[in-house]
Amino acid sequence: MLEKKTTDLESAVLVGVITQQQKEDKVQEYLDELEFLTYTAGGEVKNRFVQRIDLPNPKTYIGSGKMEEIAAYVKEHEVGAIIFDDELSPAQQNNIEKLLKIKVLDRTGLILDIFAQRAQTSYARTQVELAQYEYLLPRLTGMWTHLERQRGGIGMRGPGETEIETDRRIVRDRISLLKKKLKKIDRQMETQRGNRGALVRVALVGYTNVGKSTLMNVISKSEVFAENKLFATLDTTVRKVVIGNLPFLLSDTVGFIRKLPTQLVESFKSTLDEVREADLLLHVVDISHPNFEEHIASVNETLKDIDSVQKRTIMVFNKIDQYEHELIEEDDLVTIKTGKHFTIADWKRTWMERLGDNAIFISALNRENMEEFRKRVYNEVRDIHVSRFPYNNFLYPENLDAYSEDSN
Ligand SMILES: Nc1nc2c(ncn2[C@@H]2O[C@H](COP(=O)(O)OP(=O)(O)OP(=O)(O)O)[C@@H](O)[C@H]2O)c(=O)[nH]1
Ligand SMILES: [Mg+2]
Repeated sequence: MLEKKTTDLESAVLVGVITQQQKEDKVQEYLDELEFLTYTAGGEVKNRFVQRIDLPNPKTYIGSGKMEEIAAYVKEHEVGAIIFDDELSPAQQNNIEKLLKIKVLDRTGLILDIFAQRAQTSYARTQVELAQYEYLLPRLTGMWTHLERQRGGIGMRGPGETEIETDRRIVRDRISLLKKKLKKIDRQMETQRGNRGALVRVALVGYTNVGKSTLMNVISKSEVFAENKLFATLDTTVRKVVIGNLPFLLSDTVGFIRKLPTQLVESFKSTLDEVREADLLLHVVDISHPNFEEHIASVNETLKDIDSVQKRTIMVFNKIDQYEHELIEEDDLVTIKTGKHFTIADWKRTWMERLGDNAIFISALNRENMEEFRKRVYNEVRDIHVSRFPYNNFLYPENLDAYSEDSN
């Protein structure tokens, strides 16, 4: 019963809700992301359902009318799973499963599934497994009910309860075992980090799929796995990078996402230690994404969770090659200029007003503006290094241009 199964998502329908706080166009954008997540998990989205609700229905999250509409659709078409953009309570998940008789997932479950598929090292696998069991624990009752249906309910309740208790105990034991295992690996990793000595530490952070690994590959000439799917990177990679003749450590780590499941933040805490212990953050943003400003806010939320929001940070706006803006015709006097009409130059002006030279615009893919980027990182790393080792001052010129020939 506790065997982990990879979810078969071949065809799925998505559900989102419109609320006071969540307007219709936002819901569609969120569902776009959920569709991308589904695709990353290996699924294909057949249809989307959206409902306007004031309060979620405690039994089925959405209202009964919408539920009937979905049930009719599911009956007509081959649908393997229904995926909700919001977190369902274990009871809701269970009720909906009973009604539709297909797999019911929420956003958290889907993200956990992707993490499970993508975890490569035993460290990442242990972290994901821990998160999965923590997600599973309150849902065990539901899983039992599911069995009850197969076996025919009457008379099963007594032994059922005991079995739930047994399962809970197994899961709890497993959780504490995994926690112990992680602690042991953590101690080893801490020692490793400690051995790295006095080098300045720089961490790439950002929303998933913004180009962190691509940028890492460009600066460190290494080969880190990058692809156009979410959560390509789960483990942290650390490379020694030299700009001019100044060496520092650069780490690439797991991408963040809106409403990152708390179980995952918890169990990935030690992966995120690399971020927590960094001297400088490079916050990479995909400026070609229509929601990039919201992505920045989500990333800052997660940084807050790991006490890293106050760190020195350079905002790196990536994918300028792919950026497109909407035009306002010259004779159009009605349309008000908003973010989507901004050119890259407009965005530069806005962000530089806010952050000065802590905002940089590049294309990691086309290597655009990489010189400026490297100079900026050099200056910042040098500054940190020199403040730590003032007697090293003479080693590194104040300006990268001082190097007649770049060694990197
Ligand atoms: N057009 C364009 N695409 C880019 C650029 N940088 C990266 N990409 C693409 O964006 C996709 C994601 O890149 P990754 O480097 O894997 O992104 P990541 O931030 O490491 O993603 P996760 O590890 O999944 O969080 C890949 O398809 C890259 O080729 C860029 O400057 N311009
Ligand atoms: Mg990556």
